[in-house]
Amino acid sequence: MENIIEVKALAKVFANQTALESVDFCVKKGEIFGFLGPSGSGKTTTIKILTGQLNPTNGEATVFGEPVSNLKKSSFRKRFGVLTDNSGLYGRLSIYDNLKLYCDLYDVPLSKINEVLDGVNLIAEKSKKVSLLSKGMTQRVVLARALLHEPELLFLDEPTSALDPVNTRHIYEGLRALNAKGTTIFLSTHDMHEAETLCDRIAFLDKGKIQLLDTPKKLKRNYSDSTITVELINDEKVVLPAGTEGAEQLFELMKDNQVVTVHSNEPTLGDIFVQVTGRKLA
Ligand SMILES: Nc1ncnc2c1ncn2[C@@H]1O[C@H](COP(=O)(O)OP(=O)(O)OP(=O)(O)O)[C@@H](O)[C@H]1O
Repeated sequence: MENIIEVKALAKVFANQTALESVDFCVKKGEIFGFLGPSGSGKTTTIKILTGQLNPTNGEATVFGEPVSNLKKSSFRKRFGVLTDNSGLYGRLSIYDNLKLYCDLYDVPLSKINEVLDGVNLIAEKSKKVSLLSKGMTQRVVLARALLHEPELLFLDEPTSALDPVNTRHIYEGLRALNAKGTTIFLSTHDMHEAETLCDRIAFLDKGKIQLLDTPKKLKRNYSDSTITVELINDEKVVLPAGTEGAEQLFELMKDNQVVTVHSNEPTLGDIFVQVTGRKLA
């Protein structure tokens, strides 16, 4: 599958702070790629480099096969969208008028505005001034703006951090629909559940490097201890080992009608992160 982003030995050092030491990864066209890391691990810095807002200190990064330094050219501007915490909205204008400005800039028909507002559950609020919106609503407007021109590649920096569960679910549905239409999504988050729900592959960023990169399924399989937990009719829970010994014990329990449920003991992505990096995600 074609790579839409390629990053090799990427480094970023601020005056007295190494944000990225040596980062390597590729994002395949069409996937939702999760970029997981604790606060301060360099997720936003990576997005800024990949969108041409910040120059790397060392290493290479290409997007659409072009060095990231070329992304400032207007021919690339329409091909990607970015959602960061820096909203860039006009507080004195309404939601609708903010999006209208963006439509003019990106040659998007105005009819698209209602479609994206519907997708982020904001149709009823479209005449409200942006300065009067809550943080979560503002976040949804910024997402709507990023979706307006249906970019080939969308960068999302913690897109649901200020949202309640209902709106979060709404956003997930919107992102899945956009991805199904062909948009590749680069999603930075420290929410493991979000990563697991949405992402085809996940990279763990810590200490300036990618510590692990794989599909959620393979990560869990590789870090599973293969034990199972059996819940018994007397409410007791027993953990059985993998292999013949566990199978024999389970057989005996089942023969005596003692078993209520059987669960494989898969680690969560959070457990794996702690195992690999020695610290928690959030
Ligand atoms: N302009 C800057 N000048 C100096 N240091 C910076 C600058 N931008 C980021 N840093 C530092 O680089 C490191 C990585 O920051 P970054 O914002 O990329 O992390 P993050 O993973 O996005 O964190 P969070 O999840 O909290 O948003 C941090 O230690 C931060 O303090």
